[in-house]
Amino acid sequence: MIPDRGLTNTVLYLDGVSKTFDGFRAINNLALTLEHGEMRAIIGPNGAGKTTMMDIITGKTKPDEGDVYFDGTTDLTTLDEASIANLGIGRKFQKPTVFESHTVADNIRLALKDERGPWSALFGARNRIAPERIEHILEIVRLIDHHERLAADLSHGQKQWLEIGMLLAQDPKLLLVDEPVAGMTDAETADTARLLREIARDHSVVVVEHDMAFVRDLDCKVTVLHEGSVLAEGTIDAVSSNERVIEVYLGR
Ligand SMILES: Nc1ncnc2c1ncn2[C@@H]1O[C@H](COP(=O)(O)OP(=O)(O)OP(=O)(O)O)[C@@H](O)[C@H]1O
Repeated sequence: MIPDRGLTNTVLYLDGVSKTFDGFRAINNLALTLEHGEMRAIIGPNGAGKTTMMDIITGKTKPDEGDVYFDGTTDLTTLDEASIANLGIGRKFQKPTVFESHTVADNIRLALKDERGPWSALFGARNRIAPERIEHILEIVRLIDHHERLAADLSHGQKQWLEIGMLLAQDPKLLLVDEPVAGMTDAETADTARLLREIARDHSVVVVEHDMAFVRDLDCKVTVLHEGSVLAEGTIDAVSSNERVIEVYLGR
């Protein structure tokens, strides 16, 4: 069913979404709406359903029931993973997967969407991709001073940023970012919050994260998942003083 509410401004719309694995309800009547240009942090204890929710959005997992719409009217439940990625939904998994034996700049170059059609590769046009575009992305992800280094030589945090840059190269409308600061130093974590805030100026972003100081730094609306549903939603101050949220976190 096409949602009939005023959804023209939503980049993501989930309603009544459920998914059961072997009798266990990982996602339970989940509702979530993300506006164009919004950044949202998703938190919740282990097993709350965060990864499954991302899997449903990207088409890796099909929900048993419920509505999942992208950009107002595109029904994601009918599409496969590749089609969903082509719509402009980019996902970054927790573990960085960069091309270690290539330079930082080449990693971005390889990820850039070739907008000139299949013939350009044949005639070597890929090598002439605007260097400003690569530089711009490297500036956003704070790697401009490292562009000729091998990706293998970057720190763990820098590899995460490079992968975020590779996502940006695909020019996605919506970025899904899974636990980006796990294993980062405090300085890298603070820089990652700045970098994502910058990216959120012209992209919609969903960040799943456990690190509360980082989530506070993201300075965006927070959704707390618990047992596959939304337990609370609001500012980090509002959700962290919410009695039910405190119970769920302290009860574990
Ligand atoms: N393919 C699957 N088969 C069976 N159970 C699954 C599957 N995927 C997820 N689950 C179960 O669904 C529940 C939700 O898992 P999910 O990974 O979505 O939670 P999460 O909030 O991402 O947790 P974490 O913070 O630990 O990553 C868990 O109890 C998990 O064991």
